[in-house]
Amino acid sequence: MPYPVLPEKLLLISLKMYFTPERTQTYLHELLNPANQIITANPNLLLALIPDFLTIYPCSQILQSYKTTHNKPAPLLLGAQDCFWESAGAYTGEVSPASLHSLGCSIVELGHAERRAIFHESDAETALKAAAVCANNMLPLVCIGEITAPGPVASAAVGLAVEECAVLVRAVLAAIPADAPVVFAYEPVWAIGKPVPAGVDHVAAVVEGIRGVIGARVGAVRVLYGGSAGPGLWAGGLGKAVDGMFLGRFAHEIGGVREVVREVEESMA
Ligand SMILES: O=C(CO)COP(=O)(O)O
Repeated sequence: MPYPVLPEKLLLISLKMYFTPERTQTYLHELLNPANQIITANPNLLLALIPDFLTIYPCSQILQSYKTTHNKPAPLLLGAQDCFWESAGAYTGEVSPASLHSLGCSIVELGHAERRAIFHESDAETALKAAAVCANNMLPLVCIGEITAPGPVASAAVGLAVEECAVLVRAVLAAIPADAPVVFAYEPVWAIGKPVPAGVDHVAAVVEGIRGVIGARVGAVRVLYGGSAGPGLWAGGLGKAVDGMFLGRFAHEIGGVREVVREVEESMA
């Protein structure tokens, strides 16, 4: 089975553990409602919703019913916030990548800063999970980002950030097949859950460094930005530096998502 094809631009939304199952389902209906002008006809821009595990099944049902009604798949990928590196067995509490794929997930987030900080997930574990995600024909969405906020010397901060991100980038690229597509979400840990995102200049310089670490490879790569991303950021310069955004709290209101989609579409026109 072929890997999912990566569009030019990606807008991903993780609901973390913020919503009830009811709210997540209402939210997905709102994303899909044409009146909300979020689903675009632009084949080069793709959205993905990453709900909590419990809501993946009802979300997949909603997407299935969209497909039946419209006679075509919904232009929105379904993702998971994590998975285990084995597909089946005695792994109490873990979630199988094969099961996620069977429920219609095509993207799996791995190594998020919160999982690393709270659950002590390591680079080696994230790399194993990335390999399992590829083996199940899904896209690994690997979160990278430095822990400490930049100091006074911008160039030094960029160098340190790239060095910190490079460890996981290299581990993941060594673990997945050369032709497997992969998405890296650059999320500076110090910029997650804050009122404002990281500065565009810092993000642009670090992302350029990360692209240098990735180098040339057969499989497609996209580098996104996440960390308090929301309306105004893309049009404010970030759009020139990255292939998309990974949205958290500022996507909770549908109006915010619509605004971000509009900014990305305008930049592609
Ligand atoms: O961690 C994030 C996305 O995975 C970003 O979350 P916030 O946008 O809420 O800071």
